[in-house]
Amino acid sequence: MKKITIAIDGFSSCGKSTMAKDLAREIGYIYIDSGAMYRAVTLYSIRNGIFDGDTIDIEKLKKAMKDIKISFRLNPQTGRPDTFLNNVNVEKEIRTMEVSSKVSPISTLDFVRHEMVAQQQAMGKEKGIVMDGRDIGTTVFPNAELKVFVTASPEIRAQRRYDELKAKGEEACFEDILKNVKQRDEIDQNRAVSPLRKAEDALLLDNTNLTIEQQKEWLMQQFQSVADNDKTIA
Ligand SMILES: Nc1ncnc2c1ncn2[C@@H]1O[C@H](COP(=O)(O)OP(=O)(O)OP(=O)(O)O)[C@@H](O)[C@H]1O
Ligand SMILES: Nc1ccn([C@@H]2O[C@H](COP(=O)(O)O)[C@@H](O)[C@H]2O)c(=O)n1
Repeated sequence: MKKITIAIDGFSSCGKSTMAKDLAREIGYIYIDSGAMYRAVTLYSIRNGIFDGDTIDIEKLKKAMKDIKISFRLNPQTGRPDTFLNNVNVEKEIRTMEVSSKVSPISTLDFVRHEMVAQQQAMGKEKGIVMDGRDIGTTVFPNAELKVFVTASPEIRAQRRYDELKAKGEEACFEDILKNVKQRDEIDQNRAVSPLRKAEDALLLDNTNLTIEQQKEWLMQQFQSVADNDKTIA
C-alpha cells in the first residue's frame, strides 16, 4: 500500500499541530511541526548574539546556519516529537513568548527558509508524513495529496493559547498573546518569500466553533475520502 503526503497550513495557534499530530498517530505517519524548526533557529539566534534588540545580524546568522542542527525525537510521554537544537532538547524553550515575538522576522529571511524547506522536503521524501506550518501546501510539498488550510478568529486562538499556558501553571497575559498572534499573522502573510496563503487546492477549515474531537474527526474523514478514491493508499 502506498502512503501519501499531508500538508496542514494556517494561522498561528489555530490547532494545526493538535490535529496533525492526532491524525499522524492514528494512521501511523510521521508528524513534523515545521514551525518548531523556525523557532529553533530563533532560539539559537537569541542565545548567540544574533539579535540586537529586534535587529537581526543577517551576516552573522548566514554564517551560523551551518552550526544549527535541528532534529526531532519522539517523546513517549506526550506521544509527539520533541525538538532538538544541536542535540539538546529545546521543546520548552522554543515555546516562550520571547521566541514567539522574534520568530516571524527570522522566518522572513530567504536563506533561513531555503535551508528549512530543504530539510523538510528531505524528511518527506518517502511520503507517509503529516507536516504543519505556513507554506507546506504551497512551497514545501506543492504536490501533497491532501492539503488543509486552518483558520479561526484571532480572539479564539489567543484564548486557546492562554488556556493552555494557564493549565500548565505558566504566567500568561491574554492581551500580549492576542497581540503576538495578530503580529505574526501580519508578518507571515506579507513576507516576500513563501507568504502564508491557502493553496488553491487546499480544503478550508474554520474551526472557530469546533471542538478538538470534531476537527479530528473532520480531518480523518478527509483522509478517508482520499484513500477511498485510491484504494492503494493506506
Ligand atoms: N478546536 C479546538 N478547540 C479548542 N482548543 C483547541 C482546538 N484546537 C486546538 N486547540 C488548543 O489550542 C491551542 C493551540 O493549538 P495548536 O498548538 O495545535 O495550534 P497550532 O496551530 O499548531 O499553533 P502554532 O501556530 O503556534 O504552531 C492548544 O492548546 C490546543 O489544545
Ligand atoms: N512552515 C512554516 C512554519 C512556521 N513559520 C514561522 O514560524 C512561526 C512559528 O510557527 P508556529 O507554527 O510554531 O506558530 C510562524 O509564526 C511563522 O513565522 C513559517 O514561516 N513557515
